[in-house]
Amino acid sequence: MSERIAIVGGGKIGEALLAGLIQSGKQTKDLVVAEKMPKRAKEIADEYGVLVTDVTTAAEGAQYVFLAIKPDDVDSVLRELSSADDDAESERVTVSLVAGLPLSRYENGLQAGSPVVRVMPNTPMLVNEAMSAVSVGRYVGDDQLAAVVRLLETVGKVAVVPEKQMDAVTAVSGSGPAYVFLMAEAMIDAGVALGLSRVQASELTVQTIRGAGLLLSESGLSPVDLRAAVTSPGGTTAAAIRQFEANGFRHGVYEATRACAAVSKKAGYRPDVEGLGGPSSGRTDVDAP
Ligand SMILES: NC(=O)C1=CN([C@@H]2O[C@H](COP(=O)(O)OP(=O)(O)OC[C@H]3O[C@@H](n4cnc5c(N)ncnc54)[C@H](O)[C@@H]3O)[C@@H](O)[C@H]2O)C=CC1
Ligand SMILES: O=C(O)[C@@H]1CCC=N1
Repeated sequence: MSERIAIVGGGKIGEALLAGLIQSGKQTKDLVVAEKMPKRAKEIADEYGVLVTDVTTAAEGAQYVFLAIKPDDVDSVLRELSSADDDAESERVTVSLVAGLPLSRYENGLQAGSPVVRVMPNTPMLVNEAMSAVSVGRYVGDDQLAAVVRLLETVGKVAVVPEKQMDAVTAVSGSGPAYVFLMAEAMIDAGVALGLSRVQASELTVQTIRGAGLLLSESGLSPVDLRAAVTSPGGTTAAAIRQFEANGFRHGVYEATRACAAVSKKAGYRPDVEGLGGPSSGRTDVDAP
């Protein structure tokens, strides 16, 4: 029997999941999206040919309800899911992709005994290369966990972790793609400063990051060994690495991941967390997602 999957929230991560599931062979008739912004709902329906509707209708008859909404929208969606209550709720698995909110928040908000799985995915899901970490709620059966892992494996890799590691996971793999894209931006700008055209610098950078990622993933060698293999004694790379270290690259990565984990620990995105670059800090170079 085919499984019906509902995705609540057709934003960036909801779309990444939808696109990944379709690419991996899920039929559009078994997928439904709830999206409250009419313009966005139309875009998703037009692009993917799936039904886009409200939360209650989407959840009806779904075996899995993925929540791809912001933390602030979770309580109202849980209320909708509970008030749309049918006997199916205790069978239906709620899979949260939301940063920062604990499993207990969903377990308390849904009908008693509802199975909940907490996931921290990342946007490479869009190309079936996600890294998803999964923590399991109290009422999830082995078969239900296996089914959620199987679904997520169609769009990338999956690791099951204790919930207490979720903030660290968010800081490494959840937000991690943004760090790599920032590195790409910086390399492209540096190439332009050295006289390359932006198109050339982009092509060189993108293929370098892609090749380095594949080498890291497939060679079985550590980052230390792979870096050493590029670094000839007294050569060009050694000069570059010395400058990275002198300019606090490693420390910057550590502090950035710590800040990320701190926001996750404070239960989700808060634009005004002191000193973390939200709009209230006056910085304009940090995008609120
Ligand atoms: N963007 C990313 O790289 C990642 C995001 N996440 C988590 O995924 C969640 C969603 O993030 P994004 O996709 O980036 O946000 P987003 O803002 O792009 O998408 C959220 C969507 O949910 C819709 N929505 C809100 N309330 C709704 C409701 N009641 N019914 C139907 N639709 C509703 C909004 O209209 C919006 O389109 C967040 O909790 C975030 O922590 C997790 C891992 C990675
Ligand atoms: O920035 C955020 O809050 C979300 C969670 C992980 C990646 N993006």
